[in-house]
Amino acid sequence: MSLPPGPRWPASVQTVAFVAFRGPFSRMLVRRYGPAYTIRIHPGPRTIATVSDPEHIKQVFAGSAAEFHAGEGNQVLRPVMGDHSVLLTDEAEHLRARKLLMPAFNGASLRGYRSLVDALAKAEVDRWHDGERLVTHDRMNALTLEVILQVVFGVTDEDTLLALRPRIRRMVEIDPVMFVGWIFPRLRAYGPWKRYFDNQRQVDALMYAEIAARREVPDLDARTDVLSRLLGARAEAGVPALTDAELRDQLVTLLLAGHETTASALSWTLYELAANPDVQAEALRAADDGDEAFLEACLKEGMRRHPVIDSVVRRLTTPQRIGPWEMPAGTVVSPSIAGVQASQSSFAQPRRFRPRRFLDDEVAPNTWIPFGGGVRRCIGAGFSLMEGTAVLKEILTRYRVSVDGAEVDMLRNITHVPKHKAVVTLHAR
Ligand code: HEM
Repeated sequence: MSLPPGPRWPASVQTVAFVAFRGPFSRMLVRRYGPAYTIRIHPGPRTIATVSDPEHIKQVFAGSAAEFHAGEGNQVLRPVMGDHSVLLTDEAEHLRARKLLMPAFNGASLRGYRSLVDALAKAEVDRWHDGERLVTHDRMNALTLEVILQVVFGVTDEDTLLALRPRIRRMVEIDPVMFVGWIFPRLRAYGPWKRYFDNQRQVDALMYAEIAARREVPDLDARTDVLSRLLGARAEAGVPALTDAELRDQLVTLLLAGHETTASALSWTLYELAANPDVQAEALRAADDGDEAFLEACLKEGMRRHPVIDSVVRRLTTPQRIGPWEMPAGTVVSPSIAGVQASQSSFAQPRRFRPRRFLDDEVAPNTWIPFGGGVRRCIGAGFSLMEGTAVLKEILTRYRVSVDGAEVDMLRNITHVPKHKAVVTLHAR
């Protein structure tokens, strides 16, 4: 058995470095050991082998769902997303959840959501004005939360939305201190951890009330939101319908997975357009001409330059040969999104913001992987690209943007966000 090289420090020291100083720790590991390295972190301790070579990433994504467990690797999300979450389950349970969820995110469904996204984007941009310093990340967070709430729940009474909005926002506000409470359950009886999990219980109560109310509506089959679709999904091809507890876990998963991620991708993209006036000029023309392929390429390049999620994980249930290594069962192998997307061998001039690379067929397989890959690839990938393109189009047909200060990447809970909220100045067109 063999693994990529890594530090020999005690697992407790590596855990602190990983939780509290993830960015600098990862950069130090790449400098010292190269693009593939191994660390050991608690609980467990688990052995995590990071890989960044497209060939090694391909091997991981092509691996069988029974031998490469993503759900087991994502366990840190369990206290919030729940035991049944599609992100946390494996094999038969995962397959069933995924089968039931997928129709809500296929091409036809996405086209159905577009007018809702357009209307919400317009309502948001209607509130902006010429010369405004736009705190992009705050505005994108508000917009993407509204979009995902309405896509997931559909038309529901305003009181439910009013109660859910601040509580869902609270759920995704997780700093490193809060994260420790996810890992060590005993802390949840105290202080900020208790308040966090009290808030979560309130979200759960609202969800169960909404599920119960929706079961009773007479026009369930005519509704196109995710909750109604899931309730309406009859046991087909031996796939039993979801219970209330399963529904709660999938809904929370979608709300959390689909909100901050898209907001961060959009914020970075708008910031990069502001910082690259030549590319912005092309994007403004594309918005005017309805050239959505270029706007989508901008979003893809934004996600490449600034990956929202820096890596994905698979826990090996059997020994696996990956690249030159014979990894033992139990190893968590982690394709590095940040690593491969910043690599010179994958992308010419990787630090440049150049959306055209996505239109000129320059992007090789397994090098652009912001949504992960294989049987666990993000369910909402198409949705977030559709949403992001619609939002960019609404903004750029009405405003040009210029930068308002420097911006850097920061890890906030599980997602990477622009540290200074990607502030830009708006100029009416
Ligand atoms: C820019 C936006 C987004 C990014 C960067 C992103 C990224 C990711 C990544 C990296 C994974 C893990 C994939 C893997 O393990 O190979 C994932 C999984 C997932 N995402 Fe997203 N995501 C985004 C938006 C969304 C949206 C809008 C939704 C739903 C509305 C969503 C729902 C999910 C779900 C349910 C999974 C679990 C899939 C499974 O395990 O089978 N995501 N996402």
